[in-house]
Formats: sequence, C-alpha cells, structure tokens
Amino acid sequence: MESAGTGRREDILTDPMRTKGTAFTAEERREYGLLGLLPHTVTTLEEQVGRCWGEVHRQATDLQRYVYLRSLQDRNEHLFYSVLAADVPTALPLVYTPTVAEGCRRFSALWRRPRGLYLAWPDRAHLPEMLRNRQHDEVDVIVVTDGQRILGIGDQGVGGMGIPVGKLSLYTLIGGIDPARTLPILLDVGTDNADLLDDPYYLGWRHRRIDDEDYHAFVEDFVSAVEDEMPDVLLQWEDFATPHAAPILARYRDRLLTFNDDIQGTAAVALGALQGATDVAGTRLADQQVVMLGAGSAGIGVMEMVRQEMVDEGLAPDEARARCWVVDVRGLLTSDRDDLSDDQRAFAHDPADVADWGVTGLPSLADVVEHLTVGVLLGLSTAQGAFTEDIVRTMAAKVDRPIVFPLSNPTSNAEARPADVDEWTDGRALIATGSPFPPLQRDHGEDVPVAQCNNVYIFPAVGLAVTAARATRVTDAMMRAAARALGDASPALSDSRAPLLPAWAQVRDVADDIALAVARRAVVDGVAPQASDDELRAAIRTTRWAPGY
Ligand SMILES: NC(=O)C1=CN([C@@H]2O[C@H](COP(=O)(O)OP(=O)(O)OC[C@H]3O[C@@H](n4cnc5c(N)ncnc54)[C@H](OP(=O)(O)O)[C@@H]3O)[C@@H](O)[C@H]2O)C=CC1
Ligand SMILES: CC(=O)C(=O)O
Ligand SMILES: [Mg+2]
Repeated sequence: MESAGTGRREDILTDPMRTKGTAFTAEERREYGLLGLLPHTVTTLEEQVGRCWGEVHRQATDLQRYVYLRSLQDRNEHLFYSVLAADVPTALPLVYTPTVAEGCRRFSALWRRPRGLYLAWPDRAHLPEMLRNRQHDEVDVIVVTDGQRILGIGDQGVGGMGIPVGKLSLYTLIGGIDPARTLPILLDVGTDNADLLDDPYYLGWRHRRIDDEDYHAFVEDFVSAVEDEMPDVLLQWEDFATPHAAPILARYRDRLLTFNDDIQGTAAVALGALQGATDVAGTRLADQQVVMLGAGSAGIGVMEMVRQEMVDEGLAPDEARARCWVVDVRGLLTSDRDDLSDDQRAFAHDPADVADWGVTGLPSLADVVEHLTVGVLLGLSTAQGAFTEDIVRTMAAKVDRPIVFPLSNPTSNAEARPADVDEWTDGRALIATGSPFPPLQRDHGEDVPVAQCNNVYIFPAVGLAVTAARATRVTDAMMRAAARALGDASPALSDSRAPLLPAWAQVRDVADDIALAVARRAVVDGVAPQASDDELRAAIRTTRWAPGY
C-alpha cells in the first residue's frame, strides 16, 4: 500500500486535470486510496460550483475574486471551467479585462503556482529544453506575449503572463479547447518599467529590454524551437508593442499556423460589430467617413479590415482609403509626416486633403470631426476620455445614428463611457466598448446592454476552427470569414434596439458558427484538408472539450 498506493492517490487528488475534490464518491475514495483524505460528505459538481460562486461573491474586491478563481484553476480545472460556464457574464470581467490588468500589475506579489513557460533571455541557449519541459506534451494552442504592451497599461514585464493565462482560459471556456492542450508562454526579454526594475520582489529578469537585433534573434530561436517541438500548434501573438507586433506577424504568417490577436482578432470583432451597427443605421461602411483614434497595431489592423470591406462593398482601393482617417497622439496621419511606419503610411492623407480646414499643424480628432461628416468613430488609443462631449456632440449633430466604439482596455483606458455617449447623443449612438460597462438606463426602466466589442468573440473560435479542420495557416480570408459570421449573429440585425453583438450566454454557440465559417474558408484557401460542411461540423463537435467528472 505504502509506495504504489501513495503515489497513485496523491496524483489523482492533486492533479488539477483529474481531481474531483470533495466530489470523489465513496467507491472512488476506497479505490484510489483516498479514504480519510477528504471530509466525509460527498458533493456533486453542481454543489461545488454553488459553493465556489458563494466564495467568489464573498471576496471583498475583484482582484481577490481573480486570485480565488486563478487558484481554483490551478487546483481543479473541471471545477474551474464549470464555475465559469455557470455564469459567463460575471466570470468574464474577473478572469479577463478589466480585472486581469490588475492581476498583471500585481503578478509578482500574487505569485502562487507555476503555469506555462517562462522563457528568459539569459536562458536562451536552452530554449528547446525549456519547451520540452512543458507540462503536457500535446499542445493545440500557444498564446505568447513578451509583456511589453499589456492591454492599455504598458510594459508589465513578466507580469504580462496574466494575459496568455487569461486568454487560454477563454479558448477553453468559449472555444472548447482542452485545457491540457493549451500552453501560455512569456518571453522574458527584460522590462523598461522602472517600478518593476526597482521592485525587490519582481520575479522577472531584472534588466532593461534587450535591443531589437537580439530581440528578433531570440524570437526566431523561439519560433524554430516551437516548429521542432510542436509543428502543428496554433501560435497566437498577444500584446506585443506596436514596433514588434506587425513585423513579427509579417515574418511568420506564411511559415506557421499563427496570427496576431490584437491586429487580426480585433479587426474581425470590430468589423463584426460594425455589420450590425451599419445595418441599424441603414447605411453601408462604404458610405461612411470612418475615423480611428490610435495608430497602434490594433487600430491599424482594424482600419485595414475596414478598408478591405469598403472595397468589397464596391469602392476602388483609393476611394476606400480616402474614407479612412487615423489620428494618433500627434494628430492626423498625413503623408508629410516622417514618423510613420509603412502600415501607418498606408492610411496617411495628403496634406492637400485638409488644406482648406485652416488648421495650423496636424489636425486633431476634434478638427477631423468638425470638418467631416463622421459616421463611425473608433478608439484604440489607450487615451481615457479622448472622445469628449464636444467631439461626440459635433459628430452626432451631423448623422442620425452615430457609431461610437471606445475600444481601449481596460475600463480605465476607454475613450468614453457609454452612458455619457448615450446622453450626449440623446440615445441615438450605436455603442460598443472593449471592456464591459453597465447597461444603459432608459426612462421607461428597460436596461439596454452595451456590446463588448472584444477579440474574445474571435480568437477562441479561430482556435476551435484550425484545430478541428487541421489547418496549417491562418489566412486573411479566414479572419474575414470570422468577422462575417460574427456580424451575421448580431442581435441588432433583427431588433434595432438590441446589442450589436451576441449575449455571453450564446457565445459558445456563436463560436461554433464562427468556427465553421473559418474552417470552411481554410479548406477553400487550401490550408486545410478537403472536408464537407458535415465533416467540419462533426470535427468541431468532437474537438470541443467540456468540463465534467
Ligand atoms: N477591444 C479589443 O478587443 C482590443 C482592444 N485593444 C486596446 O487597444 C489599445 C491600443 O492597443 P495597441 O494598438 O496595441 O497599442 P499602442 O500603444 O501601440 O497604440 C496606441 C495608439 O494610440 C495613440 N495614442 C496614445 N495616446 C493618444 C492620445 N492621447 N490621443 C490620440 N492617440 C493616442 C498612440 O500614438 P503614439 O504611438 O504616437 O503614442 C498609438 O498610435 C489598448 O488599450 C488595448 O487594450 C487592443 C486589442 C484588442
Ligand atoms: C483585448 C485585447 O487583446 C487587448 O486589449 O489587448
Ligand atoms: Mg491583446
């Protein structure tokens, strides 16, 4: 009993993928040598879920709720996912934006147990060995960050690991990816966050970020090691700073099964929400002047998909570009600026386009809104409150149904609060936000939920699609297919007062529909084996993991 019995019972009691905790039945407790190791009462999974939610609600702050749920995840994954699934709208803001931002900021202080891989530059000679040390051999999805641009809160160094962990939990909750087949990775290449460098308890490599030449060599070594170890894995790049995000995607998108969530996932969800919004507004994207505040990788990614959509709607590429306006911290992107990347330059306007505005220097967002009839105003700028009352009122004075999406995360970085936008536009605005906000109050007492336009609607479905279809690449057309399928599911298409995106209660069904559309497109694009719709549907069904004992 002593040796073999002890080994077996400890495994099954403490292995987060196999334990049932107090739900082990009397027979199982005897069979596995667990008698005496658990309190007498045998509980059901439903009772455990109820008990856990009771504890979540008893915590004093959302950060404590986050810590509780993360500890539960490390202890018992079936229970953790059952808890999340029981109340997705309440769980999401706790394991994801906005609370995960605080989890990242306080990562070192809150450290409990290891999860995923920490690949630090000083250990670069051992990358293959570190990858081989992963907990589970078979991996479907990796989410990797270097922690440099975490949501809108900047460089969090090793604390950025909160994001891959959080995103992968949503791959499982929404996309049904087996949690034992997910792998969060943090590339620790230092941090330029002075507070972290000064923090005696900081757990990352205490060093300034390495230079670009070393950085790209390290990323290349990492990618090569992933190719050797896990050649079929989906590699999702997350929260890389703009100077690295697009170049990395460009370098690897034709070599691996890979995508950048902030560029491509955000674009797809924004386009999906715009489909419902333009339908309610009774217009087409191609008829609008679309303004983006923020020229980072997320903002430019969204505008690129908006431009493609306008072309699909019938505009010539130049006509489409002429309707897209991007404003960054200095002002409007114009072709005489020498501080633009090639991706940004693609949206720069000729200074002659705005010469008759009479503005000295670069036009600001207020200037753009004053001089154009703007139908769509999007924010991916990290600039809290940048959609001011003046700006929104000026816009709303010229269009019946202004489309206003303050998309920056977390909540504290949003360009505007929905309740304010609603008030300034007398309830006419069509609103979606990046982080969750309370519903809008109407005089007659009916609450109107605000759509959360967040890439969480997209990435779990893309993961499900490529895993089920055995795709080898993520093409632009696959991301467009995701956007369309999400747009088609917009409740606003059938009820103009309904939110622009589906309710969280439906999100898993919607993910199945998106996954089918993406998988189908992968087959058409020749990046997945031939399969009929029925075969793809069946593959999606069998790929889906669900919690339960
Ligand atoms: N809703 C969603 O699903 C998603 C939301 N996001 C959010 O989008 C935001 C931006 O992400 P990303 O593009 O990667 O980040 P970046 O930091 O690279 O981009 C921010 C952009 O906004 C500009 N900017 C900063 N401050 C201001 C200001 N006061 N006025 C106007 N422009 C300003 C910056 O200009 P400059 O570079 O010159 O400083 C830059 O162009 C983040 O908050 C992130 O959380 C991202 C992905 C998905
Ligand atoms: C949602 C997301 O990916 C971000 O804010 O970066
Ligand atoms: Mg992100």
